Formats: sequence, structure tokens, C-alpha cells
Amino acid sequence: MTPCVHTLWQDLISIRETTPLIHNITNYVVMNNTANALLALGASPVMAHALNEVEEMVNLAAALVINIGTLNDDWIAAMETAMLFAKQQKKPIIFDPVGAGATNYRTETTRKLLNIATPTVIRGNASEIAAISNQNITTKGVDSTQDSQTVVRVAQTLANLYQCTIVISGAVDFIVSKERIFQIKNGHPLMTKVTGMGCTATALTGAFLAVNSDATIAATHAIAVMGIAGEIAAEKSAGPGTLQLNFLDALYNLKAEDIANRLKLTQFNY
Ligand SMILES: Nc1ncnc2c1ncn2[C@@H]1O[C@H](COP(=O)(O)OP(=O)(O)OP(=O)(O)O)[C@@H](O)[C@H]1O
Ligand SMILES: Cc1ncsc1CCO
Ligand SMILES: [Mg+2]
Repeated sequence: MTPCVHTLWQDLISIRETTPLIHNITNYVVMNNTANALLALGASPVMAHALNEVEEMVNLAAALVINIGTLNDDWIAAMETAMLFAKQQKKPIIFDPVGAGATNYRTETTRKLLNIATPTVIRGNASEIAAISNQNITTKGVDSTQDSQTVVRVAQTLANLYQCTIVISGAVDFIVSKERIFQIKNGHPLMTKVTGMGCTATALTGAFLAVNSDATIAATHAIAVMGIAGEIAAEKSAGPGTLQLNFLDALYNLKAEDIANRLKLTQFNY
């Protein structure tokens, strides 16, 4: 399959028609934003991080979103259990290594979780993706210090190592598998002034993974929708406050012609 306006639209219709349950173990900062974004897209979010309930919730869900943004040891145990159970149940997992590279705790936790149960897709900014692969790069808190293009080769190595799809977000987004690279040039710089837009890209990827078993295509569709809704919203916004609200409205009202008119997608072959 090749991602295009048609395949993206089909997936979006599937999400809106089937409202897949997306189980999120995510951070305190973005829980509300990502739950609302999943609802606006057409999916059904649930945030559940207690060790005592994660297996039952994974069982109900169509995809699992793991985000280490505000981690602690209890949450790591719940993430580990949820990820292992999702693997066993053959449910897709999307992993967001928030702040990997900023502290050893985040970098080591990321590596540990990836080795215990490799996700279907990993999405991070360029610094986070570089940090996973032991590049000598530090992350400034949760924001990237790197350009996404410079990390594409690193992502290729990771995609091969973990047999998964890697998404590097930034001014230009790259979706990297061991066979293919897709580049998306949608989005708007104002998106960096709202917290958790990356976490939202991760959550939306969960919804696309729920309806499309080709993980690289599903991730490409999700990142395109994120960028297109972001730019539609930014054009109507005076600043980050209104962008946050307009983004939800743009997702909810997204039409096939918006995708056809705006999609800036390029495929590269190795
Ligand atoms: N300069 C930019 N121009 C256009 N779009 C951008 C730009 N920077 C980021 N984006 C878009 O914003 C979204 C979030 O990407 P970003 O790389 O900022 O994530 P992040 O650093 O993980 O964010 P967070 O940690 O706050 O969740 C993506 O959809 C990306 O395409
Ligand atoms: C700001 C922040 N700090 C930890 S998680 C998070 C949300 C954006 O990644
Ligand atoms: Mg992030």
C-alpha cells in the first residue's frame, strides 16, 4: 500500500465509523489534550495507568499508547505489563519517549521498555530518537535540539534493530521503516507553542494503527492529519491559546478536500 489522499480518507472514515478504543498510559500534562484530540478525530480515548487494571483495559482496547512524559517507577511497571500483554494479544503499541536524552532515567527506561516489548511505532522529536540510539545528543527537557532530517539515518538503524516504524517529528516529519521513508511537510511553527502537540501526534497514531494494520502507512496518515489540522487551525488563530481550541475543531471538521488540497507527502526509497 502507498499512502495517499484516498487511503488516508478511508482510514479516517474507519476511525469515525468504528470509534476504536485507544488505551493511553500518558503524562499528566497532556492527558486532557490527547483525550480531546482522539475524540475530535472520531476515536474513543481512555486513560488508565494503574497496574491492577492495565491488562483488562488492553483487552478492551484496539491500540495502546505509551508515553513516558511524567514517569515514575509505578507507572513504568504498569507500562511494562500493558506492553507485554498488548504484544501477547497482538494489539498495536505506539511509544513516545518524551524527554529521552534529558535524563538517564528517561533514556534507560525507554531502552528497557523497547527491549521488553518492542512497539509497533515509536514517535519522538529528533533529539529523543537520537537519544534512543545512543547518539551523543542531549535533549533540552522535552523540546528538540536537533533537526529531524539529521536523524533519518539513525531512525533507519533503529527501524532495523527493533523491526518497527520510527516517526521523527519537527518542522518536517519523517516516517521511517526498514524499507521506506515518507516525508511530510505539513504543520505550522505555532504548533511548538502548545504543549503536547507531539504527544497528540502519538495518540492519533494509536487511532490509525487501530484501523490499518500497515503500521508505516497508518503512522504516515496520522502525521499527515496532525500537520493538516495544525495548519488549518494556525491560520485561524491569534496565538497558542486559540490554536489549541481551533486544532480540535479542525480535526473534527476535517474533509477529504482539505487533505487533497494540503497534503505535502513525499516518498523516498533506499
Ligand atoms: N516548525 C514547525 N513547522 C511545522 N510544523 C511543526 C513544526 N514543529 C513541529 N511541528 C509539528 O508539531 C507536531 C509536534 O511535533 P514536535 O516535534 O514539536 O513534537 P514534540 O517535541 O514531541 O512535542 P511535545 O513534547 O510538546 O509533545 C508535529 O505534528 C509536527 O509536524
Ligand atoms: C512539558 C512536559 N513535561 C513533561 S511531559 C510534557 C508534555 C510535552 O511533552
Ligand atoms: Mg514529545
